[in-house]
Amino acid sequence: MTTTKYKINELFQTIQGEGAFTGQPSIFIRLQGCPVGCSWCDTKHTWEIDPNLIIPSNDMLTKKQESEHWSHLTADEMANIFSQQGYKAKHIVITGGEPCMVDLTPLCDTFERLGYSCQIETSGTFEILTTERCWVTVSPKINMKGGYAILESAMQRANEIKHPVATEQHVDDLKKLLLDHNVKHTPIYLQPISQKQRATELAIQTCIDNNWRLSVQVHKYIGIE
Ligand SMILES: C[S@@+](CC[C@H](N)C(=O)[O-])C[C@H]1O[C@@H](n2cnc3c(N)ncnc32)[C@H](O)[C@@H]1O
Ligand SMILES: Nc1nc2[nH]cc(C(=O)O)c2c(=O)[nH]1
Ligand code: SF4
Ligand SMILES: [Mg+2]
Repeated sequence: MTTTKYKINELFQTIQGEGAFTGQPSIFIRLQGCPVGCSWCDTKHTWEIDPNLIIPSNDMLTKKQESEHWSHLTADEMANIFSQQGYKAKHIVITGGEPCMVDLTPLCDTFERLGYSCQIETSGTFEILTTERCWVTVSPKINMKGGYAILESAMQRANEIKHPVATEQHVDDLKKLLLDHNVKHTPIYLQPISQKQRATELAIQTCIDNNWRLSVQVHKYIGIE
């Protein structure tokens, strides 16, 4: 049992729509707070941590629309919510916001002891503190306005690298990053930004040219969370 409390924006069960685990029934834990500031971010409602927008843990269950409200929850409280809700998925995706602003070890450790597998979605701009078994998806944010650098330790810990792309510059940035950090064997996914047609065409061609993989945010095409 751990008493660590996490700032939670959303808890929901769905199908993982991105990267290596695409198609996997998953419970999402979305943390509040991110300072990185990607202009095309699809979860801007998680950026600010406004103490005036804190809500009771019970209200998490009835929160159906995206909002900036958040709740303070321990891993055990989350596990109780999942069983109350009758969630069946055995894979947990911890995302945000930027989840690695805090130590995720107690959270992942609790869920792994309960028989779940865990995955983190992170920008690689903060030290990744988690269990050894946890799957880490690093989605490096290069030259973002926040000026956050991608950590060498994050590049080495990544089980997969999932890079959002819309322009040739994004592809060039990724190639330089992989060279700078001597990344050779980690699976690389390109994810078209905001389902734009040109971004998708660029991602397809670049994947073919480099033997990388395509990640198309399946959930957005089939209209699930
Ligand atoms: C919202 S972020 C949260 C986790 C973490 N802050 C990160 O950036 O990895 C989750 C994933 O969505 C991707 N993403 C965010 N906005 C997107 C967009 N408009 N189009 C494609 N991917 C996007 C991110 O790159 C990341 O892989
Ligand atoms: N279905 C689904 N898959 C996802 N994979 C990564 C997501 C995220 O927002 O981090 C996400 C999400 O929001 N929904
Ligand atoms: S790092 Fe992630 S959550 Fe933060 S702004 Fe970028 S995409 Fe959004
Ligand atoms: Mg999302």
